[in-house]
Amino acid sequence: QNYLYHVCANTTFPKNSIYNSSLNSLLSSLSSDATRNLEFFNTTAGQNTSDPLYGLFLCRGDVTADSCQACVAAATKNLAGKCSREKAAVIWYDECTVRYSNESIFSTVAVRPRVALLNTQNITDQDRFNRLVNTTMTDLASQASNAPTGAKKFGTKEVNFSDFQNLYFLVQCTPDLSSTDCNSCLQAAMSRLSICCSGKQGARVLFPSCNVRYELYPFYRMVPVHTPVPSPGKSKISTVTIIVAIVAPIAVAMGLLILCYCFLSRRESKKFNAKKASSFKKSDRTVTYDAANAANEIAKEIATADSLQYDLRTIVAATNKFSNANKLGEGGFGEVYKGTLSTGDEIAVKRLWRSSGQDVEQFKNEVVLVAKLQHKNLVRLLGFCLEGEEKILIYEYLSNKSLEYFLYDKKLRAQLDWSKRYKIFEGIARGIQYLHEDSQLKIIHRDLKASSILLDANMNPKIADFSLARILEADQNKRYASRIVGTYGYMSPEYAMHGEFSEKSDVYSFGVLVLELISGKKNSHFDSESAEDLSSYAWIHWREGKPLELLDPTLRDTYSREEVIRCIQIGLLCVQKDPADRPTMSSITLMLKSSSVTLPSPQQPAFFVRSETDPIIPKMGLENDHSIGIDMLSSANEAPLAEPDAR
Ligand SMILES: Nc1ncnc2c1ncn2[C@@H]1O[C@H](COP(=O)(O)OP(=O)(O)OP(=O)(O)O)[C@@H](O)[C@H]1O
Repeated sequence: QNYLYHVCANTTFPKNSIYNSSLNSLLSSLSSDATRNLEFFNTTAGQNTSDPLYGLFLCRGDVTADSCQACVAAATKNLAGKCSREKAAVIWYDECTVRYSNESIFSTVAVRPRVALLNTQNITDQDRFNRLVNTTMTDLASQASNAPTGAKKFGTKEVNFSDFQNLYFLVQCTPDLSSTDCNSCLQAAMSRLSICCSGKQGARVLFPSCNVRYELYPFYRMVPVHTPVPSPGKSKISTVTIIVAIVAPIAVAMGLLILCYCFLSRRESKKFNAKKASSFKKSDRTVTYDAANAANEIAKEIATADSLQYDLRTIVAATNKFSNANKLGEGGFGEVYKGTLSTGDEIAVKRLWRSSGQDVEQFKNEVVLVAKLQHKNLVRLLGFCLEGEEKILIYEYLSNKSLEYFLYDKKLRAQLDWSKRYKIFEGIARGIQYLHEDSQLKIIHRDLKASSILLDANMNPKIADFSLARILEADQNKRYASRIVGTYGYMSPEYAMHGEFSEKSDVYSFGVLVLELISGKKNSHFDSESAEDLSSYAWIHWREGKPLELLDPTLRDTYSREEVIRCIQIGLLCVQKDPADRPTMSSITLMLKSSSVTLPSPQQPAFFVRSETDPIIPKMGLENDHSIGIDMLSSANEAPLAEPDAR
């Protein structure tokens, strides 16, 4: 069964509550009803209670009863594990969708949460292609939605695009929708498709109530049934599908992509990118191009892995054969060296631990995606090198090391006056906001900490390692497994204890960073008689009306009292126990930018009370748990699943 993505709503119910038993019986009833040769089924559990749950499954219109049954069984099992305490959830597989909610979901259109998956390869002759996609989809949508309510609302079509290329289309609604609702759902999906995936060789948009898809290869069972056709998962035509978040919860990279690689020296492409950047500045369009636009334009140029590939000879020469003198340090993913290219450009070379088993194409595709993420507060990924056993990532070089380096050393810390620290808060917040809300891919860092904040020559912060979990997720090397999860001391309680991460887990880590930078103390090495950790310590002083006692003495008189208090408040807001109480990253940047924004009062932080029933899971317990899902989720502004129709 080909799992695609799932979204759990962020409203949870208590353990052993009535919901719990309703959810279990709902999921098992869905699973057993799939054995009755049904393609669609909806049911309710806990009708007699105050908290009923509504659930449904929908199998792809062409799949056999056996496949449908197997898909629903896998999906319900997976949901039970992934969203066991959420009031609403949806899970998408290639061959089925399963949903439940504490609000009635029958016969209503839900277009949130939504997920778009696309093949990154562009098609040639885009205009004609887009027109063909549009007209075929529109036809199919109206045919499928015209089926009477209750009947299968499903359609597929094969259309000739060129002498040697056929396009395959599929649309489907849940049959409980009226024709009008089905059609409007499909229209909405098609318009998302044109936003996310125009000109791409394959794409799909998945809504809870309907979905649309097209590919250059057959991905559905075609009639006559006896004709053997490759199943989508086994198609010889490899495609990589990546998830593009549009404005909603989004999904994970899938499939395989055809790419022909020539091993070219990366130097040329670097020069090319540099030239590109300056040519934007020089062009007639200068007036309208700001830095962000220029970066976007450059990002567009990074279409394939070729343009990012360095050859090993270049890297060996740049790092003086990986000499010790060039070694900057070593982390959980590999050794890092400083390198100087023959152009004089300085680079940081991360020589990853020997790979085990990750698909090369997938690695390259992830690198391409991540290299496109460009923001002045993110360490830029310049490229990669894959030769023989070597697996190397190349980054821009930051000369002032990491924030951790400054935090641990009293003398260096004293160099960080208040205005520098404030600038660092702002920069980190902007960088994370970009990852969460503004970039094309929505990324949750999952491992924000002082050592992942690097500083440039002007002490501007740049977030590092925001991509490693993504790039190395599929690598079986056990050394990575322990690093892909977060770092103790910075992990939010829901992540540390239940493996649940979201933007709000990054917000939590940001809060810890803020408190560390204000106090000059490391949370993980916190030593005080009055509190067990830094946030509790900060909270105690806050509650007692003595927040300034938290202050790092090396700050002396460089600070603005008002700003410090405001930042402590922001830090405390971020480390609150309930993720929903923590602010979003965009509101944090606003709070930092404008002193006129009123801040809410913080609640007691997460780890303030430790008891037998609320233990902190030690780091060791987490080290094997690197399969905690996908690192891209919704923008914080999006409606959670429980309120999909609210807007
Ligand atoms: N782009 C860069 N420019 C300059 N120095 C860097 C760069 N990237 C990493 N370093 C330095 O290289 C060293 C190793 O970094 P790396 O990111 O591998 O490990 P870490 O962050 O210390 O640990 P972990 O991987 O466990 O999080 C650190 O001292 C870091 O500051």
